[in-house]
Amino acid sequence: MNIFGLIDIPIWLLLLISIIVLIYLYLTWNLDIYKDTGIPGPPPSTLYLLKKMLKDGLVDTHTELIQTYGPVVGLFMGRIPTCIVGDPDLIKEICVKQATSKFPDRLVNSSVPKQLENSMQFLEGEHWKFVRGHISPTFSTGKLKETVPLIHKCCDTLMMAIERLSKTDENIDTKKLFACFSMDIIASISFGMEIDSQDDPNNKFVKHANSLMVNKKAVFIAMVCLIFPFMKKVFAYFNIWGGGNEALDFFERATAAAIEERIKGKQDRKDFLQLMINARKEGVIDPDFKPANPEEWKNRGLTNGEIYANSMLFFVAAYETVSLNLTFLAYSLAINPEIQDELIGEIDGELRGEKPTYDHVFNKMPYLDKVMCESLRLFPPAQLSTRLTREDVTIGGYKFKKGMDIHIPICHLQKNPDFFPEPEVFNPERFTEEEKSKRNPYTYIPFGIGPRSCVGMRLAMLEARVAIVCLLQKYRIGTTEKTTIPVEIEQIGFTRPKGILHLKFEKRSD
Ligand code: HEM
Repeated sequence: MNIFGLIDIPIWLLLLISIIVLIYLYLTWNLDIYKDTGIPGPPPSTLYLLKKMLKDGLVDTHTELIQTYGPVVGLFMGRIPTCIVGDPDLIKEICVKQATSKFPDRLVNSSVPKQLENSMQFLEGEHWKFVRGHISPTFSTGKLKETVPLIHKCCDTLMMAIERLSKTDENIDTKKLFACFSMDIIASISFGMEIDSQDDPNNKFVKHANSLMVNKKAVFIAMVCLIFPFMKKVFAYFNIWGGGNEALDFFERATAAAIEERIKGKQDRKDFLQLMINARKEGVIDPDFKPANPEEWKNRGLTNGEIYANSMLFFVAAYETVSLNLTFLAYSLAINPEIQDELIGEIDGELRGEKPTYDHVFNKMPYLDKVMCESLRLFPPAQLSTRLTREDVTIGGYKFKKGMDIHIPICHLQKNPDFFPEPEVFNPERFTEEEKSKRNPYTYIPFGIGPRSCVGMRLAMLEARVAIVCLLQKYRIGTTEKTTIPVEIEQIGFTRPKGILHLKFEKRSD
């Protein structure tokens, strides 16, 4: 192409230059969003935070930024304006006081497969409220008590696995051990399937489930979507997302078949699938039903699609979190034998060999409660929680603009020496009533906080408590020459041990 008769530029070059200019404009046009907001931060850049988090890890990045700029820091995750908020009083405002009006949802920043769109994690507004309202009662104390026999069954499988593994090698891959336990529980209480993933790793459920876990493909897709948010729709259109579609089909078919069996009354189990089926009323079962008037939401029950999506979500939300909680708890007890002895003393004194019940683990073992709280403080499985700003709002002198993503740095808060002196020390005595009353409660939020906090919190605590009590009734946990002390943690994603965490489980003779 000839421009003003001066230079001759080939069309392809002109197109290339135009594309580069357009991408540059797309990536930079909102970089001045923090102007006049009172929110400090490093010079605005699309890639700064992503690069820093990949290099230094999430928690160190949060800590460094908060130390440098103060409790509220404004940056960009790709093209998304992202504020890190590390002040407990502001967290209370965002997640609790102004949650419903200004920060009701999370930003979905990656492609979501169609089958999971109806899960609580991704739903927004009235639809989220409706689904959460139907599902929350399935986690009531009464309903949870009914799941205890199912948890005990999985604990029996866990004990058999420990017995078998300890015979050949004292070094047990603790993360794998508890991952299998967690998988068995979810299969049982969420999908109504009894499996033994310790002994049968080729089981279809186990194989498909593993292909859904966060992997490099998921991280890559999330990065692309953060830098080019419109790609979310492109990926969704072509059904490209972080996990395997074959696995989704498998779980969809399995849940649909189980629902049909239950409705025909062929099976009656005290599991979450049954509770969700029971929680739906007769009436409209149209998967696309989205009335304009919120009142109309009340006139229907959960659809099969909603039950399916949330069973899957329970799986994704519960599998790794619970297994990591147990892994780090076992590690903490192994390197603190005097704490383990005190816990064993409480367990033996209270249970005298009986199986633990819901009441035992929540109401009758104060030391167990303190140990569990401390393990979730030092090793919170989720390092971060997020909220999307729905409308402009000024809080504590900071102006949060519509569309800003708020990052609540759970791990940074719980390891902040201002709130928890000597944060790296495992000390259950931080959770006496007296110590708790001295602290701002918004400094300890392993399950998030407010209306969008973890719906499965009580179930997670029940599973982990029953499992550790059953385990310590039979075994003492110890370190071996292969145990890395202190444990190394992976930098990004969940709080996971780097590599294999070896521990030994010795049969108690006392
Ligand atoms: C130790 C185990 C667990 C930990 C540490 C954990 C932590 C969390 C955190 C930090 C959030 C975000 C909360 C927020 O944004 O304020 C969350 C959300 C959620 N969790 Fe958990 N979780 C655990 C186990 C479970 C289990 C067992 C289930 C269900 C079976 C579950 C289901 C969910 C769901 C559905 C959400 C989304 C809630 C919503 O958006 O309404 N979690 N969890």
